[in-house]
Amino acid sequence: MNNVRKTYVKVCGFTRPDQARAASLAGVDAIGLVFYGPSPRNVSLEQAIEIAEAVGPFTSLVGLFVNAPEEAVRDVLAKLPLDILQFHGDESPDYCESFGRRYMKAIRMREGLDLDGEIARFGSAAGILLDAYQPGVPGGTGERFDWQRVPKSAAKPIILAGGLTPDNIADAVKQTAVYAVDVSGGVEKAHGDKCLDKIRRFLAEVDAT
Ligand SMILES: O=C(O)c1ccccc1NCC(=O)[C@H](O)[C@H](O)COP(=O)(O)O
Repeated sequence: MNNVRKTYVKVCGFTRPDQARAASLAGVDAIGLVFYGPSPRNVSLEQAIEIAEAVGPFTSLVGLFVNAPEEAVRDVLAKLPLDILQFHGDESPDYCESFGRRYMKAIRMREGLDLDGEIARFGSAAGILLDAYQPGVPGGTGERFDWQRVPKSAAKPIILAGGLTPDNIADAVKQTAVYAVDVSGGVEKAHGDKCLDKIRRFLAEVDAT
């Protein structure tokens, strides 16, 4: 990648402060907190506050929401210093902008998607996260999509997600040259229980590309 020092790494779905702290110290750039009740990685506000307190000041905190009522997002923002919001459902640009915070919009790569059109629609986003499409499941599926579909150049920083692991991340970074990568299931022992060894391997593979 030209003129780019590194590929940023976000690890999503922490539920334990000790694991988030260890990941932050290992070099993870962004820690994702899932505020989505049906997810096995869902955190309460109290859990999220403990995780935020455990993480160093130079690691970004990302709050993930799926079609949440505006009030629910505002309640979290009132108590938690989130650096960026991640909207992983069918939220509109107006909704995403309404919080006055930087946000990433997740786009699920279903067949026939007008990706350029979607990226243009979310012109106010700080980044666009591309994830696998699985009907009925908004994200965190552990599935990957065809990386050839990742645009070679885009108006927004692209974050690649979906089924990334320590074994495939080097190929993913080389093939797509994205701004950042986002992983959850590929660095876990079980849902919400992160594996520091896998996180370290994942980071080492990214750094070696
Ligand atoms: O993690 C969840 O349970 C989840 C639930 C609903 C929407 C999104 C969710 N997670 C998103 C992510 O963790 C990542 O952005 C991405 O989807 C990567 O997940 P994975 O394929 O497990 O690496």
